[in-house]
Amino acid sequence: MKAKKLQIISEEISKYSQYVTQEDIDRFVQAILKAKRIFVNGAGRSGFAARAFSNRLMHLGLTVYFVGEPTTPSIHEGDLLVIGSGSGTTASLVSNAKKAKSTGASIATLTIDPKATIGSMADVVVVIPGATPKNEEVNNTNLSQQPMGSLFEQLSWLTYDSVIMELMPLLHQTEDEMFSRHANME
Ligand SMILES: O=C([C@H](O)CO)[C@H](O)[C@H](O)COP(=O)(O)O
Repeated sequence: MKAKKLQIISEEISKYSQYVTQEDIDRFVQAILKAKRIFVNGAGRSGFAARAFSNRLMHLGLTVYFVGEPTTPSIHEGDLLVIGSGSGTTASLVSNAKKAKSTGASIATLTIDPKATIGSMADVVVVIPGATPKNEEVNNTNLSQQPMGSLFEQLSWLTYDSVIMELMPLLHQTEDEMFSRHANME
């Protein structure tokens, strides 16, 4: 017998992934290629997906930092801040976006609501379908049977993975080269 709730989730992902546009992904890929260094930021579950993305960017040989780590330096002009935020309103992320903007760094965001604070400040917006109680504008409880921002958080993880697949040939990176950079102390 099929696991019914799991089936619901996989059908939602299959349906809503079609609304993520290649144009948004292409603009995001170009912003990454242009950046001197990449800073990745996200909170809670959106942050877990963003953290996984930062790991793959490191595998590609790019200079990448996850915001909040003690080894993360200051951001400057020429750098890119990537923010994953379903609501686009999470306070610490808004604050970091403002800081990045004030230094002349660029911002790319994955978000449900491009009109929310973070989306409005971003140079590149990848719109991800979803709903969240953290933002009344996109608190559409009919969209997904899953609680809170789960659909966004899952789709953002998969979108990040698709961006890595776009970047691999552009950076002439094979899986073997990427794996050679994988942590050897884990
Ligand atoms: O963990 C989260 C929460 O459980 C909602 O599903 C969110 O990812 C976290 O609160 C960050 O929120 P957003 O910035 O709106 O993605």
